[in-house]
Amino acid sequence: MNKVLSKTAIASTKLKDVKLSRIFQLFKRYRWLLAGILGLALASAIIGIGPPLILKEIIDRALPNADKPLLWILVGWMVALPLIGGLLSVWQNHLNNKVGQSVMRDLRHALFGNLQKQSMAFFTQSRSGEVIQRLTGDVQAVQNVVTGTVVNAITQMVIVVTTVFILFRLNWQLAILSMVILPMFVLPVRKVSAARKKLRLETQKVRGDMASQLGEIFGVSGALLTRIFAREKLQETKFSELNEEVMRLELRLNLIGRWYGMVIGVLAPAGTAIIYLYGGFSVINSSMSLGDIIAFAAFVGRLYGPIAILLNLQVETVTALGVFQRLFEYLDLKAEIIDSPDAVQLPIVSGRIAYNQVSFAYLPERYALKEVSFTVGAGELVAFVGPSGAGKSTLIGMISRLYDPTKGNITIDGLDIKKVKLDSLREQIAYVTQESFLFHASIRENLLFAVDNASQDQLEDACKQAYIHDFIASLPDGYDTMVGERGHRLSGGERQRLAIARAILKNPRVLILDEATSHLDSESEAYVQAALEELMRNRTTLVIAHRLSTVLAANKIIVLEAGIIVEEGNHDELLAREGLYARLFRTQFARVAGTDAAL
Ligand SMILES: Nc1ncnc2c1ncn2[C@@H]1O[C@H](COP(=O)(O)OP(=O)(O)OP(=O)(O)O)[C@@H](O)[C@H]1O
Repeated sequence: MNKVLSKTAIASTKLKDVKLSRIFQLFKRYRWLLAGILGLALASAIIGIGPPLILKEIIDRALPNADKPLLWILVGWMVALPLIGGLLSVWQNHLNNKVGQSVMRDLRHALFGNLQKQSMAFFTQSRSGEVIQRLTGDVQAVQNVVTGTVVNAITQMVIVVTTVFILFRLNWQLAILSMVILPMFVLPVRKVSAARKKLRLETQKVRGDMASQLGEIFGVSGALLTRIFAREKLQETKFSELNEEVMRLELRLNLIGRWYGMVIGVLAPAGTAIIYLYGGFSVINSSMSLGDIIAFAAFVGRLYGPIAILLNLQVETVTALGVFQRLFEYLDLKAEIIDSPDAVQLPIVSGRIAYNQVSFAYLPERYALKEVSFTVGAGELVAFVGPSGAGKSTLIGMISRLYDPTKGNITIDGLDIKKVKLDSLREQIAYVTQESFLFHASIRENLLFAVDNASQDQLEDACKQAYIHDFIASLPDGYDTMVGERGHRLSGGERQRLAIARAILKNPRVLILDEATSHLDSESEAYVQAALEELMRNRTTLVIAHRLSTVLAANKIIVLEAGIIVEEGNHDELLAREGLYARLFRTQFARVAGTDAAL
């Protein structure tokens, strides 16, 4: 199966079931903290045994014997024990939260790290809103389970075990009776958990869809398109559908939880009632003291409460498993474009590039490039031309390993690029795309994205070479001007020149350039052209050419059609051939010749 496909097939296949042990692994780092919490939980549980016993002592000893000092002491303990218990629980709660929040931070970090490693194939086939939703919304959705479950489960189990022990010590017959009702608590758990897990998974999926939709609608390009086509109503309808669906699913999820809560809520008093019935008869027959029965009933409450919590935790955990499936799916994504184990540092190159029999298929058997071979000398300019979809972008992107060849290899200064460290390769390459992307930040920050320790002088030099400095200097905030999302506060030509300045700042040995097809006015165009000439100077340049001046200046023009090199040579040679280049020249370059002539 094609590599690119295997990575994205995840979207359609069923998610793998998550094992609880995998979730426990997330807590492994915090085992000592968990042990501390367990200690505190034990202490709290032991303290919790006190009040019912004190009650029993008051009723059975202090009151019948009119023992006032004993009453004082017992009442004193009645106040002191909850106070100590309260202090311990604040501490325990804090540690609890610390573990939970740490696990969530680790999860987000691991997800982020793994997504960073993914190749472009992943990003072209996923929606950014969905990715963000998993990293934020999904992690948030497991918060309750992650922060509370492990410790809460331990605490409640300690309470259950200690209480069962005490119950049997007090009266073993009553103790057995109090457990008769327990199976009725447990029976619905499996069904409820499974139903809630399915619903939670559905909800998170719909939330992901909603996040993607919002990202598209309110991104600058989406907002523009919506307005141009006056499709606000349609967008609203589409949004409402998902919005309603989220509400419907959340309501169902909550309702199932409530029904279950109600069943438990009814069963617990029923259990206590049985105790009072049997115990009441025993008191009437004088086979038990009043204090015994009251203390026993109080302990039974301490049994049913934690059992209900434990079962609820089980339901919540299984519900969250659905969300964990989505998180682990991203954690398990294999990064395909990574350093090979024996990768070496790429030394500063002169910039000789060779493509050797390079083929590439995005989809099985649908080759975007077929056995492409060519060489570029150091410092040379090679222009690629060809009809739309011929494979030009695919071809030039491969030099910085946005995609790896399906067959064949690419070398730079004779070294196979798959055998050098990715960072050291990409450090020496700059890629100026058609649509110059800028972050929603200041001009300075956008420039520093290329080299984070560049000085103001270096920034200004680069901007002067890119013919954008005077414009920046004329802005009220100068280099601190915010460029707006994707740089939409700047004109197309200004964005391009800023992107060129960023590339100049990087000072790469190899330049990949996808010339913008958008026609700027002749003054802007002249500036962009001049900036590009500065950028290309003394570097090996691979350019998807749309300007006449570029093809004329190129050392070599490579003509691509349907992923195959059909012609190769300089402008005059290719024109004389009267082939594809000559045709393209007449339809494409001759059209823009007017613009170039303005230079
Ligand atoms: N991410 C992708 N997944 C699947 N197919 C793709 C992907 N990107 C491009 N293609 C296909 O690969 C082929 C080559 O695309 P490419 O973008 O390299 O062409 P191009 O020559 O740069 O086109 P243009 O001049 O229109 O930008 C096209 O048929 C395109 O549909």
